[in-house]
Amino acid sequence: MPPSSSSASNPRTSAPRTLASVDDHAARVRSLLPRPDPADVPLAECDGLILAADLVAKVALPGFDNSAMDGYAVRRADVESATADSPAEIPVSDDIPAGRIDVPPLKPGTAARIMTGSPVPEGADAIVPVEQTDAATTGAPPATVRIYEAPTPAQHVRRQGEEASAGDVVLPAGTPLTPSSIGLAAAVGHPSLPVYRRPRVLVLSTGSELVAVGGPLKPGQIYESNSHMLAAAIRRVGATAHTLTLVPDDVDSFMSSLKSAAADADLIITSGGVSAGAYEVVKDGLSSTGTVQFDKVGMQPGMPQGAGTVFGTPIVTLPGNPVSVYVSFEVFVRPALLTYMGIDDTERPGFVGTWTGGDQPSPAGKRQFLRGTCDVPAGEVAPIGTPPSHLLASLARSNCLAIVPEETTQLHNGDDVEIWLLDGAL
Ligand SMILES: Nc1nc2c(c(=O)[nH]1)N[C@H]1C(S)=C(S)[C@@H](COP(=O)(O)OP(=O)(O)OC[C@H]3O[C@@H](n4cnc5c(N)ncnc54)[C@H](O)[C@@H]3O)O[C@H]1N2
Ligand code: MOO
Repeated sequence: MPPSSSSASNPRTSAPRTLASVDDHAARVRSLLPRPDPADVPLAECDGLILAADLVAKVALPGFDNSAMDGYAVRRADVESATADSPAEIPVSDDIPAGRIDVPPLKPGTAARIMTGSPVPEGADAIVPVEQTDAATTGAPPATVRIYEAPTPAQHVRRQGEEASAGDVVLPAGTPLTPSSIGLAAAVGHPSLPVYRRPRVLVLSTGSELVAVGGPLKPGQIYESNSHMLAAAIRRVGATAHTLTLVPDDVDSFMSSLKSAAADADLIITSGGVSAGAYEVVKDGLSSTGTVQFDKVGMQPGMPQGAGTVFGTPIVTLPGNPVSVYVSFEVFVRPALLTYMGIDDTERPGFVGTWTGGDQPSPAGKRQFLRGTCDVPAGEVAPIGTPPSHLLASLARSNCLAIVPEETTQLHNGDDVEIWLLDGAL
């Protein structure tokens, strides 16, 4: 049921005074995961990570003058009169494949056959592409070559240091590493890079009603889905995810699962078992440690939350309802993981859009995260489904979250509303 619009006088939708603020809980979660010192990581594992120090070229780019074309290296003065009607014919004195390391200077009055990427011999000042000669493109080099067009100065010569000299900064600290920047790092001599490494996140789903997807379902059982959703969300951020699912609603087995897995995780996320029922395994198990704080947070969905440490490892306990899990991850966990990984701007791309979903109530004192579809060019947003937090199909069809502030109790068509664009929205 959506909350009533007359929230101020309705005890079911009035916020208890004990609600923690979304921002305070977000700050608590963030403080659990301080950014670690950078680590040196092999290039193969760097994609998506943040460069932690300026990338300084160990070698120039290009490293030496080299040819941009398969053809003939010449001294321009030897062939300056060449035309199609009156070609210049000169002896071929050398053959320079790529990788040759003993290239002698070009003898005056001769040409050297040269391949793309081969060192330009000293004395040569232009490359004539093979298409502007009478030579075949394959086989042994000819004794002489006819050149049909006079080259321009430095034609098809890629100059040493054209892009960078050794010692130059080629990428600043803070650059997100991409395939092309990883290629650049290799080209300038770095087999590994200083980065903020990926946090290892353990996802622990609890609930005796949960069955591994694909297995037979008995009455009262459902397929476990939160660990799949969370692991995908964690990997999208760039962290690594390990899942431990189907932990039964049994405090001892929950705590022993935590104990054996905690040392290998930088963060543990649990789903379920934190509200007000009789079998709240996460809350029951962790309350006695005294190191995890449980709160009702002023938000919908995602009200029951916990954060702290267990067996020395940070832990964030998310509510079990699928939409609550997702929204909680977005609001609390994603920014903390991104911060850990060296990213300062952790906000989702977004903007203030125009609400087109008609009258929409929102609970007083709670920040509401509505699932919606956003027409980005028009800047308009409409809801998908209704607010309750079990509506996973609506969530899966949405491309944005619309955020209704704590003090707003009604949205109307035309109202401004903050939008976070989710993956795939653009
Ligand atoms: N008396 C009260 N009842 C509830 C309150 C409250 O304040 N007082 N809060 C409600 C809110 S809000 C939420 S959110 C939920 C959170 O409950 P839990 O975190 O204890 O989660 P569970 O009870 O274990 O599960 C809730 C719901 O989600 C399903 N679930 C759980 N885990 C998974 C999973 N891994 N995959 C798929 N689905 C899962 C579970 O079957 C339940 O339907 O509490 C309200 N109640
Ligand atoms: O806060 Mo719960 O997450 O609304 O369903």
